[in-house]
Amino acid sequence: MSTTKGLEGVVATTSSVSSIIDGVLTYHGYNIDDLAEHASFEEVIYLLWNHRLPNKEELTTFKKELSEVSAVPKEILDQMKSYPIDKVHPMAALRTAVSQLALFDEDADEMGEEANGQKALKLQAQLPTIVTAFSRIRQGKDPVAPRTDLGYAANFLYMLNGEEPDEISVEALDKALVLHADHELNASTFTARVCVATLSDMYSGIVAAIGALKGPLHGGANERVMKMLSEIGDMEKVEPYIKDALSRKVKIMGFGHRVYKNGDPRAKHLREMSRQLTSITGEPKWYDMSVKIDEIVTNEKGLLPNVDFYSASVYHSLGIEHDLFTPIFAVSRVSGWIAHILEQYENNRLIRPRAEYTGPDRQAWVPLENR
Ligand SMILES: CC(=O)SCCNC(=O)CCNC(=O)[C@H](O)C(C)(C)COP(=O)(O)OP(=O)(O)OC[C@H]1O[C@@H](n2cnc3c(N)ncnc32)[C@H](O)[C@@H]1OP(=O)(O)O
Ligand SMILES: O=C([O-])CC(=O)C(=O)O
Repeated sequence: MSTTKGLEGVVATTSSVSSIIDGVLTYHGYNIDDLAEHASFEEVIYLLWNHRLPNKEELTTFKKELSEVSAVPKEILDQMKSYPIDKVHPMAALRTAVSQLALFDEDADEMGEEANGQKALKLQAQLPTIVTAFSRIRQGKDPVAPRTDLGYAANFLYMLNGEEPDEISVEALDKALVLHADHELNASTFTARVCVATLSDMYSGIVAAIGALKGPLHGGANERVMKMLSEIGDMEKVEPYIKDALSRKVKIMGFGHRVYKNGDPRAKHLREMSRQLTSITGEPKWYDMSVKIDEIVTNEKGLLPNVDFYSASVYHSLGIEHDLFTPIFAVSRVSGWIAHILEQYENNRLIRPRAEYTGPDRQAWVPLENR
């Protein structure tokens, strides 16, 4: 048996949801650059789930269907108030609350197309309600109920802040959601597929995926990028901080990628958004420092920024608390997880690879009293 550490380069499944070929990312054949420029997040969700773009009428219906199921059972919101609120990371809260959603869905284990379609809608619509409710509850505020007349991104910001967001913020968040929606067989998507390949339910797959996304080598990197930027504090300190970290072999969050070796095509969009938004907020230093870090890490290590790097200063500029960055990633990526889960169900086989055994051989049994 031969092994590949971290399954690098191993093709573990076929998929028509998204592709990374020669460094170009597409969602069902549509280039991410076109989608970032033209598509709304709801259009992208529809594309990922239905393998085609919606027409006007289909998009209107889809938005309505999403908004109709966006409220979260009151019991779950009440239980959130009993979480040890000042110690709990919002990703842990999200993981727990999504697991609880299954308890309040009598069709949680129903596997038919109709039932899975309903679960997909509920999960997509309710993750933002959970994330924003948790943020408000820990500030001692009441959760804000979703509005049916607002789009997905606008509703997120509305539920977060309790007031209608401005157009620039809505457009920026919408584009960030488009850019994060799917990414072939990344760690959290693979986790979701492994989970549901046992014919477990969609909620279980999403809970497993949230757990995988939370890690700092995956979605958790965006929060840590902002932590690094805050620690550095200003331009003069960038060079000594980064060079010292590199000399100690500390990983710089938001750089490097398992698949992209010539750059992540999503990063340039987020970089430009960071430039624009930090200038609007009057805090261009976050962009300037990010660019400087980018230059140093690229020159010193040949590593390029991934999707998590510039998204940090983008979300910061939108006034979002730093530990909500990864939950926002989940709010977007749940669309991709669901698309992959549905695809896995359609052509399922249990995912069960092998391990090359490296432990001791032929050990003689030693009775307890002799150990
Ligand atoms: C949405 C996403 O998940 S995007 C990724 C988000 N994660 C991050 O930004 C965390 C920082 N980056 C990393 O840890 C890695 O680049 C990963 C996890 C993304 C990819 O990991 P792998 O493909 O396993 O690369 P690996 O960790 O083996 O790195 C290869 C070499 O580059 C170095 N390296 C990789 N990333 C970085 C980094 N960000 N900073 C410094 N050095 C790095 C490694 O230390 C290693 O060096 P070595 O050969 O001297 O030991
Ligand atoms: O694909 C990966 O390994 C990580 C990534 O960029 C993503 O999930 O968006």
